[in-house]
Amino acid sequence: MNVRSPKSTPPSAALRKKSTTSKSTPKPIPKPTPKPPPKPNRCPCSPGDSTMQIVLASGNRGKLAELQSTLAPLGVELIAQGTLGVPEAEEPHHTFLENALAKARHASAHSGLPAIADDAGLCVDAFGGQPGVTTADYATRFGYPKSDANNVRALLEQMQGVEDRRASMVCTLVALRSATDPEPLVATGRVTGLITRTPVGDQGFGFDPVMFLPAFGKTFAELPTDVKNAHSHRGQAARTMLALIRERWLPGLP
Ligand SMILES: O=c1[nH]c(=O)c2ncn([C@@H]3O[C@H](COP(=O)(O)OP(=O)(O)OP(=O)(O)O)[C@@H](O)[C@H]3O)c2[nH]1
Ligand SMILES: [Mg+2]
Repeated sequence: MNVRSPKSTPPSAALRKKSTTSKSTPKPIPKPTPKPPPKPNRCPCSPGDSTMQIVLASGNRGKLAELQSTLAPLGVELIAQGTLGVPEAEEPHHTFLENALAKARHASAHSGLPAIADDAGLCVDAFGGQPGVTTADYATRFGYPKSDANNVRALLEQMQGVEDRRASMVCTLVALRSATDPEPLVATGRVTGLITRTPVGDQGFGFDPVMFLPAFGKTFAELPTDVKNAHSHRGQAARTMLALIRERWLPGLP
């Protein structure tokens, strides 16, 4: 709520005011400020709120930008967990689904808000689907510090001499109304491509410069963000999640 302290009138102004009144000039009648029409209640989770707020349970700036863009038509306020001081969650599980659920619970418990989490990863066919849920730390397995650039470097080194370059990027999104929500919303997306032999392109993040999409003849890192979003694993999952949230959390709204 905005509580404004009344402006204190400086003594000189107070004097001027007095002298004006003493001239018996008729005081203008102040116009009543029209009240804004009440906003529709958009949040079944906190009935008093007019605009639903959802915490995005991720510290990855690339993911946040893509999710905020694809989920924008929901008309809800999507707040990055970092802005609310939510610390990074543990991701100890063997599946994307369990890790996404853990991240969403964690962010919801810390913020008191509904949460959407994203667990993603690269599944390389020649490696039996690895690195999978451990994708973010891939480089550290080979002695490099954790970073996107080192992940790419480690992957290209590990794939030297590997002819089968097929790999998928997968994304699982989980949304919860509260940390104890018994009915999480779940959406998944998957895109298959070929791992290049050198990085190409400077858009996106993660493995985008080595994820070649035969349908485009380009890597994800060569595609503008809106084109990546329209075809990516995360874009697919986010559009499904958007529909689920509209249907289950915001019924009756356009
Ligand atoms: O080429 C890519 N295109 C993508 O679209 C993409 N999305 C995620 N990733 C990478 O896969 C791992 C996920 O790990 P992850 O789900 O644990 O995320 P994260 O740790 O970065 O953030 P958080 O959401 O957990 O806070 C991280 O290395 C990400 O960089 C991508 N790589
Ligand atoms: Mg992570």
